[in-house]
Amino acid sequence: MFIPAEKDQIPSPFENRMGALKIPDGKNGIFPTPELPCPPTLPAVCTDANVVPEHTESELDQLITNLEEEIVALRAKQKCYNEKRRGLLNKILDIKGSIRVFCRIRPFLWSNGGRNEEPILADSEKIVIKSGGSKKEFDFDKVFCQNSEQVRDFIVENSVEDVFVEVEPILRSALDGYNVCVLAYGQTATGKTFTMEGTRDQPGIVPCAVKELFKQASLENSASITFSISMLEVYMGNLKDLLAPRPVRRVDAKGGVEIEGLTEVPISDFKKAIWWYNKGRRARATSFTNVNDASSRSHWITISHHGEASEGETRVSKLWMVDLGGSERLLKTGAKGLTLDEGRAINLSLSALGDVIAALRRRRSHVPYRNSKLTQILRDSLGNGSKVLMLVHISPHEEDLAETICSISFAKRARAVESNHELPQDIRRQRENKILGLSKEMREAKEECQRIKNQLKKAEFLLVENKRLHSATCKLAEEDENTSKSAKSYLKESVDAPGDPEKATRKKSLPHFMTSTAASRHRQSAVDGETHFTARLLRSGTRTSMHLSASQSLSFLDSRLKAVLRNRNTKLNDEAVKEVLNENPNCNTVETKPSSMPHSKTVACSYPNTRTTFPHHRRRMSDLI
Ligand SMILES: Nc1ncnc2c1ncn2[C@@H]1O[C@H](COP(=O)(O)OP(=O)(O)OP(=O)(O)O)[C@@H](O)[C@H]1O
Repeated sequence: MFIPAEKDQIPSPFENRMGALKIPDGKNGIFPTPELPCPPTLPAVCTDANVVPEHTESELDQLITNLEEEIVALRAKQKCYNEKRRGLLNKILDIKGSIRVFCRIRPFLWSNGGRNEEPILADSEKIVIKSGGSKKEFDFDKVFCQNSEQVRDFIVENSVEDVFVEVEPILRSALDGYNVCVLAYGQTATGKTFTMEGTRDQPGIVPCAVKELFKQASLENSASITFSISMLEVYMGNLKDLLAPRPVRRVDAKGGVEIEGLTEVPISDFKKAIWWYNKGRRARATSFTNVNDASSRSHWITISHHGEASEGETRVSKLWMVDLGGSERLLKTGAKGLTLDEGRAINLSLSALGDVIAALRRRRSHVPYRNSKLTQILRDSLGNGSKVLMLVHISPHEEDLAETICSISFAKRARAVESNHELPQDIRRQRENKILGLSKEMREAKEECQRIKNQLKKAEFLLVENKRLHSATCKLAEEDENTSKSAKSYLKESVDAPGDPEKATRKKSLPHFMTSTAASRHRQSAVDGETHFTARLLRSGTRTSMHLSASQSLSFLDSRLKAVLRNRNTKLNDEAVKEVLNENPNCNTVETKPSSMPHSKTVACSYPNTRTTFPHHRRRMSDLI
């Protein structure tokens, strides 16, 4: 790319009056392209209107070709680093385990009778439950204690774990083409909805994930990435499509969950995604239990990511975010009738999920997906290469201990098959070091991707600018050619006219080349001050009209085009005059009167910084008439 790497390399004619080159993002500086040295002959095209770069058509051609080549190379480099980062993340997640189980402890609620003795002690990866004089320990991949925050923005000083920061890497996998499932479960009123949805001030995983997906997709700089959203509610084994114009229940002929044909809405940005998400939320049903005023039923959101796998092939991956209804033992919640049945169904589903996870981990030939609606729906997000994140929610209250132990036991079963905590200390340490090394490499690859993205943006901007300038230059060259032809034939006729060339001139109407061009008309209407000056010149008669046509071209609004035109007109008109003089020996007899105009007149135009000088040859042309 023909962009100087250091400021002092910029050739002086391209510096503006402030002494600095302006770059497209508005900052003063230069584009950093250290690995591509700037050829001395072709300086960068400056996009500042006050700077007057002068390039020939072939130089511009060369610039465009080089920029196009550089864009192709940068894209290839970006793809390469993206793949590297993707591979590293996958390695990290594989070491950590593709099924991860986190535990979140809800803070004390005053509605639950305030604070009593705390039965649960939390560590970063462990909780200890004190019950009847005994202590039981449970390990997790991560424990979020009562004062944990939802997202980093809301972390106050000395605050502890941030939920979203731990969820984020697994979301990244969804963009990398893996199916991902984030599943919140636990007793009623333990904060599942709070974690998944959050509040206006403390957004939960769903809004943060959607935001992050769009952010990450924009970093990929790929137009081929698109997203769509579907939402459903599962109640008593029936599936309700929450985004259908009228929510519909979907049950197949055998009573199984009919997930095919679920409404899938394309979402182009975060705002649209949230609009649809809120629409789905409103269509959801909640019911009152003894424990929670607005107890929600199991609801599921899936964001499908459509990305390019290889040339022309589309890869679809799904991110499921599931908020399972309360999984408590049912007497306590006062659940009756349908609510009671639904509670039972959720517990059965969790148990079936445990069986599926165990079968997958032990690489059994038969995986019992069909045993529950939950595992049927999540089938494609639980198998090979998928990532699962389970968020167990527990209450801090002593009277909820039985429920808490029940929820934790299920989590223990899910992660028991392959747990880091059961490994010897030295192997664990080795794994941790490996993760640290990979994380560092991944961070570097990510930074490199960002750097390439910035370079690409600038190169693409320059390409558009250069193409624009190139087409304008071609257009002007064409106009110049026409003008030159007209000048030749007009001068020829004038010189051929016997005796009195002035008389011959008067007889003729204004020749074509003296009339204003589209560009000069545009300039004329835009520059009021010059219109004044032009009008004065017009009044002074045909002879001055020659000056007028020259000055009109010179004060063309775009200073870059003006520069090109100035060069070309100088060359062409000089050549035209010389050619005519050579062709017609009579022309030597033509009286070359000194013009009434001064030899050099400076015209102030609408740009305060730009003053244009009438070139000498124009007067010579007018003197010929
Ligand atoms: N981490 C937390 N910080 C502050 N408040 C919380 C937290 N977790 C839960 N709450 C509050 O506890 C109450 C119950 O939470 P929520 O409705 O999210 O529970 P739930 O598990 O989704 O219940 P259900 O299963 O009945 O739908 C809400 O008022 C919520 O604001």
